[in-house]
Amino acid sequence: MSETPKLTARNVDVWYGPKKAIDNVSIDIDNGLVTAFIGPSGCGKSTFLRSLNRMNDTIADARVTGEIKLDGEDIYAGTMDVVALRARVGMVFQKPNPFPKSIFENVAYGPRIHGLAQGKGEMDLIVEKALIRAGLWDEVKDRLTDAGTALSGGQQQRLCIARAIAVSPEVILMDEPCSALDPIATAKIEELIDELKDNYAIVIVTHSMQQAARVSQRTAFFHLGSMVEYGETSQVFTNPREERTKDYITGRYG
Ligand SMILES: Nc1ncnc2c1ncn2[C@@H]1O[C@H](COP(=O)(O)OP(=O)(O)OP(=O)(O)O)[C@@H](O)[C@H]1O
Repeated sequence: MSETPKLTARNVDVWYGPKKAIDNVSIDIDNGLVTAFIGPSGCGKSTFLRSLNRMNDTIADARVTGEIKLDGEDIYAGTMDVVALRARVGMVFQKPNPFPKSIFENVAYGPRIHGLAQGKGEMDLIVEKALIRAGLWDEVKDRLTDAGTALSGGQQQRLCIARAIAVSPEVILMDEPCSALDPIATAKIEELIDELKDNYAIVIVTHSMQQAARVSQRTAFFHLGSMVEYGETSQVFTNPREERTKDYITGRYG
């Protein structure tokens, strides 16, 4: 929709063995805003999200065709370094999944394997900055050596966001990041998404239309593997162009 989208997908199909889960999806995803993927269960939101940083590569019989570019570069090219790609296009999952390590080490792990810090001082700064950005620093600064898994669910999810941020990503993919959280923890993550959006392109899969309306500026509606409609969130929710979008928004199915 803008002149220089961060990510572009063209005619993307995703297959699981003989089953086509995504059918001919084309979309531009812009920097500096939140794009929500909505649609009924099984419509392919997560599958398409995972194709944006080649997470589907980890599923044995998954196959992606079509073209996906990050800053104009084909992410499925043979020359693409997938580890580097996943640092540039980070991911936060449905269930908070901290490593069985300390809070500090959860955040330091990525910068260490990517060689982003010269020494301890620099690593300390990277960890502190990521935890501040993820809105977790004040709660954990005096217990950085405690296990990440000892935090509450909401704190664990913010730790996972800090972990993604620590390697300076350009895009953050979030797959139902609040589905395991209570309303207070959810509100905190939504606030955080709003603060982070200025610096990243954020894509969020959500089951909650209210959440999509609250946090996103663009919304893509998926149904049976196709992207039925994509536009400004306010337009999609108040004046959908497609009948199928309208039916979903008004709760006729899903
Ligand atoms: N690893 C897999 N192997 C085979 N089929 C899969 C796999 N993952 C997903 N599918 C199928 O692909 C289709 C799309 O699933 P996907 O999880 O992407 O949908 P979704 O919209 O994210 O659903 P939900 O909202 O329930 O998470 C479904 O029919 C699902 O059964």
